[in-house]
Amino acid sequence: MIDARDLSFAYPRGGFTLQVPELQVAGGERVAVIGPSGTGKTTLLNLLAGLAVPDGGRLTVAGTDLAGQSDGQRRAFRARRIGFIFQNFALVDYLDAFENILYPYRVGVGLKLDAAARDRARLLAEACGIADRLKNHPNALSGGEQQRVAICRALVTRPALILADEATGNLDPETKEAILDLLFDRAAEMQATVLAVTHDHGLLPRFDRVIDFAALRQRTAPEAQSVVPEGRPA
Ligand SMILES: Nc1ncnc2c1ncn2[C@@H]1O[C@H](COP(=O)(O)OP(=O)(O)OP(=O)(O)O)[C@@H](O)[C@H]1O
Repeated sequence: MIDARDLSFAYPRGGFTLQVPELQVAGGERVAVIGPSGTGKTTLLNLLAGLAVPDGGRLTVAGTDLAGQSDGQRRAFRARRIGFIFQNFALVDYLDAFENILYPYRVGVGLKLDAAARDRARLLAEACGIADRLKNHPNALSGGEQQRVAICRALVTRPALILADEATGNLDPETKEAILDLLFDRAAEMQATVLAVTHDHGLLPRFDRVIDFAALRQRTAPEAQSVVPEGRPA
């Protein structure tokens, strides 16, 4: 599902460089990524989603060679194959919750907004406990409700890969467990892969595998290379 080799990326304005010698994730795996703040976990998710373009290396996600795609091809790939739960939710202020859930259909090349998609959106909202909030705009939703809208939006297109950036960070412990159950149940149904960045170590036993980001990446600065171990974790 994910095959990355010698991946490198640097922000055009800013000194941060991410290097990932190797990352492989099998179809259907549920993988957690842990690691200190500011080390590039979100940057990696952006690369995997085709939101950022690698400067070097190979990157294949869901059978698509992302390094060799145009902007338009990456947009289409993202709409069809990726469900992204953003750390800051990234909801659209002028749309209500229902329209936000269906947002991928507004922008996704080749995605058809039909009755089945609307039904899926409603059922997901029900399962997430926000069915009575669907007319509210983001500014009239709590942080936890906004997060659940973002989760519904990531699932509604039935993606092959779900990328979650602190997807349950704003939820109380009970809701967190319920939402994770839902995420995993839906992923299993769709045979989707889940890659989730989390600082919540209590959730780690729920995943098939945990990747320690410090071990995965490698800094270019020689002094950093000596303190950051190379290679993949077991
Ligand atoms: N658009 C940008 N331009 C320049 N630098 C950036 C940009 N976005 C992020 N960075 C820098 O890249 C580094 C990695 O950021 P990233 O958000 O990927 O880290 P993270 O591990 O996800 O952090 P957290 O756990 O706090 O979410 C940080 O030093 C950040 O300041």
